[in-house]
Amino acid sequence: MSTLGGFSGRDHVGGLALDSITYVAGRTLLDDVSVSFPAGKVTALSGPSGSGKTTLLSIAGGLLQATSGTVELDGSDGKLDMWTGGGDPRPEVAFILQVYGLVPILSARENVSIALRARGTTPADADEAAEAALARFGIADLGERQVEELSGGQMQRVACARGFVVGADVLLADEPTSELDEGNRGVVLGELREEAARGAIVVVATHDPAVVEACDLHIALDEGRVVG
Ligand SMILES: Nc1ncnc2c1ncn2[C@@H]1O[C@H](COP(=O)(O)OP(=O)(O)OP(=O)(O)O)[C@@H](O)[C@H]1O
Repeated sequence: MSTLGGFSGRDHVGGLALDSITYVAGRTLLDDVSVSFPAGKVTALSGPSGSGKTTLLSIAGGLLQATSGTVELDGSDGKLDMWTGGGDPRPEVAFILQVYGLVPILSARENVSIALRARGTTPADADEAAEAALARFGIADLGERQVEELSGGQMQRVACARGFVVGADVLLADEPTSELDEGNRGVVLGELREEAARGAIVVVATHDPAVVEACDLHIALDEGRVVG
């Protein structure tokens, strides 16, 4: 049984290693990128707009297949290739997407709950966990509201709750604080640190120097290459 969220079946994860990743879509968007994201740490992935952060996170989590290179999750029972062949992320991975990816006509609670229901949790347990996850981000009172009625910052916190509720081994967060005030940014950063403290691999793509400062490790991208 996993010591993490229970969706991996692994005793522990060591890290996520990307080796010689190149991604070509018309032009080269990532060029020979080798990085590793260790468990138990929050790693910031920074870089100007268009530098390749979202593309790299998508490849790291198995949403996109690299043109060449490998992505492996290191666990107690060996290495796991992150590309499953379908473009679906593995259940070990939770994403917080830059564009949120919420279902507008569902409630905030339902949007969080479906992340667990999709992994086999019963509806009642998933709803209970969803309410607790919304509370972590100070929006317990918005659980019944349809997402299309929420503000941008409130939607972003629902997206965070959906990413965090899974208790995944790997949490990949794309600009998770871009719409938030300082107080709520601090809440999200605290929760990211909590996820790392329980042994998860946590990666945060960000433009925000304050977010970079709050992370344990920092990788900088520019024009599809690692520059720092
Ligand atoms: N499917 C695609 N086909 C062609 N080009 C793409 C595709 N997806 C992204 N790009 C381009 O790849 C580059 C990197 O995009 P990406 O979204 O990874 O950058 P980013 O660093 O996350 O940017 P931002 O900070 O603005 O979100 C950009 O120039 C973008 O226009």
